[in-house]
Amino acid sequence: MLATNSFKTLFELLGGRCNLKLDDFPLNHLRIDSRKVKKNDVFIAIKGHTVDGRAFIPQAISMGAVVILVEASRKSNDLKIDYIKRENKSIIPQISVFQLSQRLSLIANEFYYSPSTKLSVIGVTGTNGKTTVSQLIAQCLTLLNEKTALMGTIGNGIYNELEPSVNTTLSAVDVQTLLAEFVEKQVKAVTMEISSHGLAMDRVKGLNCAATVFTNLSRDHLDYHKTMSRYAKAKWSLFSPDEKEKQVLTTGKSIINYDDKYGKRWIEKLPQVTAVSCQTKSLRRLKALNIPYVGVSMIEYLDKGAQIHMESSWGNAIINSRLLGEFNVSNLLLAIATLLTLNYPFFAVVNMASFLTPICGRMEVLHVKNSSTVIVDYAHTPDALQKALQASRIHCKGSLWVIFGCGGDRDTGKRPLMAEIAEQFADKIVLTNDNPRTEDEMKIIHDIQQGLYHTDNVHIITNRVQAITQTLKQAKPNDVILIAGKGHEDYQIVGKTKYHYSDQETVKKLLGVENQS
Ligand SMILES: CC(=O)N[C@H]1[C@@H](OP(=O)(O)OP(=O)(O)OC[C@H]2O[C@@H](n3ccc(=O)[nH]c3=O)[C@H](O)[C@@H]2O)O[C@H](CO)[C@@H](O)[C@@H]1O[C@H](C)C(=O)N[C@@H](C)C(=O)N[C@H](CCC(=O)O)C(=O)O
Ligand SMILES: Nc1ncnc2c1ncn2[C@@H]1O[C@H](COP(=O)(O)OP(=O)(O)OP(=O)(O)O)[C@@H](O)[C@H]1O
Ligand SMILES: N[C@H](CCC[C@H](N)C(=O)O)C(=O)O
Ligand SMILES: [Mg+2]
Repeated sequence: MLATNSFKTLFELLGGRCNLKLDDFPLNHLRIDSRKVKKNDVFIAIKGHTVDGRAFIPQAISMGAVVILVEASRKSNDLKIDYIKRENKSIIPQISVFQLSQRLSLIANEFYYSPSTKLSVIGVTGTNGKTTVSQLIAQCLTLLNEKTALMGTIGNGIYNELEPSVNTTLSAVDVQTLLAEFVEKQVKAVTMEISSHGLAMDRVKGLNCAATVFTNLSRDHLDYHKTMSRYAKAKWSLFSPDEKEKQVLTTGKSIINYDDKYGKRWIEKLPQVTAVSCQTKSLRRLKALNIPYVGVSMIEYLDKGAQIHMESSWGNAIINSRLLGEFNVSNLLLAIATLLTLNYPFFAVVNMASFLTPICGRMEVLHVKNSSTVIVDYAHTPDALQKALQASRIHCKGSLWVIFGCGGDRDTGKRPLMAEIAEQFADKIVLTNDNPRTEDEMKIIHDIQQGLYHTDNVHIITNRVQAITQTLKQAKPNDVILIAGKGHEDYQIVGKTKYHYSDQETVKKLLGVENQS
């Protein structure tokens, strides 16, 4: 596939028309990170939030880059070519491209021959539940024997063969490179988490989606978006049919959570939409909406999941879900609704739904006889913490403990709000470190404490292993301990260093179990 790419085709897709002075030559991959450059690659040097990528041009050339793209300072410099002469007399063309960062996703899409048009891409956005919904869809499709890949927080790659990822949504270039790799590997469907950062930073502009899914919107990331309305606008840009607002090439059919206040509004504005609700009281409204819907007539919460009486435009079914909590009923229904909207057969989908297993680090229960029950969960927003605590309460006959902290260098405003939630929904609170990053750990704890009215049932143990160890020692067999915030993460970031650390491993060691989940 890539053998057909060359300097001339790249120049043309950038909009170049003139006769080039250079003979044509083959190109391999587009790269935005000099450390990943290989022979015959194109290095794209962009100015980032921390460093200027242009500083790495010499490194990229020494690693094998044969073309460089840089941001043009003004429109008149678009497609200006400078020639970098190397000691061995070879010449490397450096092309200036106007609005390079914004156009990068579209450029990469064309360079890789529009890979998303050859796949069924399902884009999932929302504050909480993206990983869960995209993993559930991928799990179900894999059970239905469709080769499926994933891109998201837990990793990227074919389902069950994920490579860890730094970001939830990859860079504009890496998204398209990976999609092209999936096409080569004959993948049929890709479920992809699309973060608000990904949307706001133009990482997905060149994407054709078969379906787009919205889970919910609540407070997070205001360090970046500043206001909820700007945050909502970023999310809406995945669905908007308006050419001026929209952030992807094709939105496809949208599957929207009707239980969310933003979702409810957006449903009215969308031409091709399926509405989803896990509130029994919404069922009549859903039917009256006159659009495809997936709802429920009854839910029974059980020790190991929930029995869901689902009603939908496609038919009714009873699903025995293995996932804990009301929010996971919502996630599961969104996954089912997406597959039904994409015309997968009703009986196959609802039958498989009962076999779907919990996602790593999301409401993951660890329990041994005569010890308290531990739940490891990734709740790191006020809404998620509330939902995870409410779900944990159902399984708690004694006291409900919560151990949590907040990530450093991230939205500070959510810290006291998470404390308020913890105080309202848990009996005992242990404040500890999440990923402090470059912030002072005690400053983060202090910010969290601002949301507490009482301090009697609150312990502060900054070392996370110690916090878990002490809590497990004190808790009684009927108690439940929710350890929130890190879920699947197998690291802790302190300063700029990433240390190996895992809540799951810590708990298993303390409980004396190796591979129980
Ligand atoms: C603030 C932010 O979002 N930064 C993202 C951005 O980095 P940047 O462009 O600013 O990079 P930079 O470090 O200044 O470097 C500039 C350029 O030099 C290049 N470089 C750098 C070093 C080198 O040796 N060689 C080299 O070529 C870099 O590849 C880059 O192209 O683009 C990078 C590539 O896409 C991202 O990895 C990086 O995410 C950082 C790590 C991050 O923490 N982002 C968070 C805020 C984020 O994006 N989170 C969201 C959502 C989370 C959620 O799910 O809730 C996500 O999608 O992950
Ligand atoms: N539908 C939901 N509504 C509210 N909270 C949820 C929902 N789904 C999951 N959660 C909570 O949010 C946590 C993170 O879930 P998940 O990883 O699926 O979300 P995400 O959107 O991918 O998060 P991130 O933005 O960090 O990647 C879960 O561990 C749970 O506590
Ligand atoms: N995707 C989320 C992950 C947060 C997880 C938490 N452990 C933290 O480090 O804050 C974010 O970037 O905000
Ligand atoms: Mg995620």
